Amino acid sequence: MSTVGKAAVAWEAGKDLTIEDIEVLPPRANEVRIEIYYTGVCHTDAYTLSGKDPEGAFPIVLGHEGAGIVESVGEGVTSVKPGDYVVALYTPECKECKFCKSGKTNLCGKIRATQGKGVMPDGTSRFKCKGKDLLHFMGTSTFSQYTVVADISVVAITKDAPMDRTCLLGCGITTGYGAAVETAKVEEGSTVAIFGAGCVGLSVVQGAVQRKAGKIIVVDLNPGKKEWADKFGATDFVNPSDLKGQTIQEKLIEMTDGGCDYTFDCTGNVGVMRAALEACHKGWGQSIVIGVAAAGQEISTRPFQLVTGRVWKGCAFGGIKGRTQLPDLVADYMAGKLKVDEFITHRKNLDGINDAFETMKQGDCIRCVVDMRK
Ligand SMILES: NC(=O)c1ccc[n+]([C@@H]2O[C@H](COP(=O)([O-])OP(=O)(O)OC[C@H]3O[C@@H](n4cnc5c(N)ncnc54)[C@H](O)[C@@H]3O)[C@@H](O)[C@H]2O)c1
Ligand SMILES: N[C@@H](CCC(=O)N[C@@H](CSCO)C(=O)NCC(=O)O)C(=O)O
Ligand SMILES: [Zn+2]
Ligand SMILES: [Zn+2]
Repeated sequence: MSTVGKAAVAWEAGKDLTIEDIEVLPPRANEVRIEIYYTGVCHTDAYTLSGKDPEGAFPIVLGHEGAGIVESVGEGVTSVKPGDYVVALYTPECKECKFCKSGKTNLCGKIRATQGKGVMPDGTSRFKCKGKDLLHFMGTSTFSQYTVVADISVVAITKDAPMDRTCLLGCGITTGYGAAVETAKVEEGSTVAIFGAGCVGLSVVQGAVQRKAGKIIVVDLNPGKKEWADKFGATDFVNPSDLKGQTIQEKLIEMTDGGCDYTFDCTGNVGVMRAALEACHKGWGQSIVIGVAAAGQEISTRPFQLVTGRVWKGCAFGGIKGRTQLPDLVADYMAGKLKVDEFITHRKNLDGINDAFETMKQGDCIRCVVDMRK
């Protein structure tokens, strides 16, 4: 049976979302209908809403950082059942495709093509409003009280974990933490620089601290981020605007006796990506691109930077395999080993979701969590 719930609908690029009653069709084979309780708002939602995402199409139900309870499942679903507490996964894990079996990546190829087109794996939508089909987003669409996802795009977690916090493990925190511990595999004593101290960058800091990095340098243009960097365990903070006659890469090379072992772009700015690569140590330094740059933007550097051993790489969702690894991250959170609560600076109700987007643009917002049931 279809169900009706409220959703924040993006009808057009660059316009506010509007709260609508939408019809959410029942899950088909290998699909799961989730009642979303809480969702974070991520910069990638704003990026797609802005119209700059080449994959963005409208009307659409955005949102990809959500937690909720399974309401019903379609035929053939065995991995979750009604009543399970879950986190939606924009990076699915089928465990059987070439990508999943490679042991080299967390990217799964099974439903990527349809996910990018905003439809379910059978090519159709489960959302209807005012006689129109609405598109799905990143295989999750968490800005809806009810959403339908593929069964490979959801993971059950312990019912003891508070969903108003675990929702953030659906993107920002896992992305940064995973980039440090899973993708870069930062080693004890190593030197790390993180460009951009938002939710993602501070999560990289958290991962670097967990890996016992020796020097953890946060680079941010916002002086207010020094306090945040300190709170998460960074050892140094540099504001590029304070540098006189020196580039940020020169400053970092000076601070680290020749360059960093690992650098991370958590800004989405292609100029920063270049600086991050060039701040790496000759011979082995690795720079991890995490930030999402707008369509048409390209990165560049002298190829000599790579010839002399620096490595440029990137990751989505931190390189974390959601169905396999997220329950362990939740366990770490519950055991007090992973910070999550500390990232929440703002809360809104569903009818205030446009304020959440505005809040996110302000320098004092790390993450805003939206209560989908109010
Ligand atoms: N690859 C992935 O899987 C993935 C997942 C989540 C988010 N993202 C992307 O990661 C990026 C960061 O996300 P966030 O939520 O932490 O963003 P945020 O806006 O909260 O944080 C970005 C920080 O970068 C700083 N900054 C901006 N320009 C800078 C510059 N030139 N030099 C130094 N600092 C600068 C800002 O002051 C801010 O503190 C976004 O582009 C987002 O879309 C990627
Ligand atoms: N659709 C955009 C790309 C956006 C992008 O890079 N998304 C990241 C996650 S950002 C989460 O906040 C991602 O998962 N990328 C891998 C993938 O999409 O398969 C564009 O086309 O530019
Ligand atoms: Zn995100
Ligand atoms: Zn797969």
